[in-house]
Amino acid sequence: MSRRPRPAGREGQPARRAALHLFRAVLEERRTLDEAEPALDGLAPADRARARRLVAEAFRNLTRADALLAPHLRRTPPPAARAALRLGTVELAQGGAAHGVVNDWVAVVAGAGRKAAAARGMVNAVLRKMAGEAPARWADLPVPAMPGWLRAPVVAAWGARVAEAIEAAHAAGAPLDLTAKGDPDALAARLGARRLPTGSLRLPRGAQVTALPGYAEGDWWVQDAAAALPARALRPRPGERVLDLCAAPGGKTLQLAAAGAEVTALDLSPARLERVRENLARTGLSAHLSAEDARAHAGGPYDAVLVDAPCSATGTIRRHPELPHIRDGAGLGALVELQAALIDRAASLVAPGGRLVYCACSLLPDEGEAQAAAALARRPELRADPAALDLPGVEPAWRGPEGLRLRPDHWLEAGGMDGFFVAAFRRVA
Ligand SMILES: C[S@@+](CC[C@H](N)C(=O)[O-])C[C@H]1O[C@@H](n2cnc3c(N)ncnc32)[C@H](O)[C@@H]1O
Repeated sequence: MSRRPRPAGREGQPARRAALHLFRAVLEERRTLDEAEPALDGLAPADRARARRLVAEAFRNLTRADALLAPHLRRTPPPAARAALRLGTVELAQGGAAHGVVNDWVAVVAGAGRKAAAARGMVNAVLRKMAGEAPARWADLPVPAMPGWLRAPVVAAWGARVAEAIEAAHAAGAPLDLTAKGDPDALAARLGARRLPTGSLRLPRGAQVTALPGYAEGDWWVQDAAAALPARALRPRPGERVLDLCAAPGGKTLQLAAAGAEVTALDLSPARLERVRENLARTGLSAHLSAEDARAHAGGPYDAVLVDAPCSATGTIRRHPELPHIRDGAGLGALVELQAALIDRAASLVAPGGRLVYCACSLLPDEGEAQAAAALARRPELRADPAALDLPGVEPAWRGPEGLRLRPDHWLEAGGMDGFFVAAFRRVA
């Protein structure tokens, strides 16, 4: 059966309507884009991708949009109208065709409830002004700053210049990094990807993952270049018993299994562990999976244990630009306690002489450097193992006394990397 054609000039509307819904679900319910993504169920794949892109760009540039909008708003508009103004302004600033963008957002607002509909004249007038102003002024607006609760510890650790460079990296977004199951050079040639010095492959931002050669065959998986380093630091060998304590969605489990280790992968969340199962199936790799609280795991001893701890995820803002708008630093103390408990459990599960790697995708030293230093002070059986962090492509400047500090402003000209901290230990008794 053929579908009814959409009225001419309205092909962006389903994506924009869904984007409005998703944007509000994230901002008003403080859910991440991934958590709120079911709001896009039922959309055609292209509309879905477009809606998600619109929302991500709006969060990445929200302070810029608000700076442009503020002089034109006498009072705060109803939530749906305000969301449309912010989304529309970012679209216009980034080169969206004025006529279509303005008309579509006005139509979306008209259908978004009584209060929003009453504001459609204002939305029309303001977006028309934005169409003239936003593209010309965009580049001169300040790069969005990290929220104070995150900026302060970053400045304290590395200074204001580094904080600004990290903010520039957040604003630039992230390329697509892949980890090869087999030979990275052969895969780089096949995909036309750049091979990074650490062994990850890099493609430009926006590449469609499932359409790339080798996806269905499981020849690679998506994994940021920084996120690929902790499993390498664990140096898994064929046949070794290796425990991945916080495994889902499984990027590091795949690396450990691809190295030939006998992997046990735990995660507290059965739903997230399903993602590990799917990823193993797609790549033809295997691991023993268990949905349980790692703090109660009673297996082992293991030759090597990886703790990729739950954390603030502040290292992933390039990919998750909504985080600064939905988090306020509350709950950090509980996360730091959980991380310490996971390290303690891991230390008791690793065999004497075995290896332990702790990592967190965080920019906060409390979840990284301080956590590693406290582990050494607390656990006499652990010793730092700095040699484990001597990995190909890792630059000396990234090394600190407590471990490897990876930041979004590293390799900035090549597209940056996620923020991560990685520490390696050996159990001596
Ligand atoms: C940073 S993510 C792990 C990412 C994963 N290692 C990867 O590379 O794809 C942290 C994971 O820890 C899990 N988690 C949180 N608390 C846990 C606990 N007490 N025991 C086991 N897993 C836990 C979360 O469900 C989440 O999937």
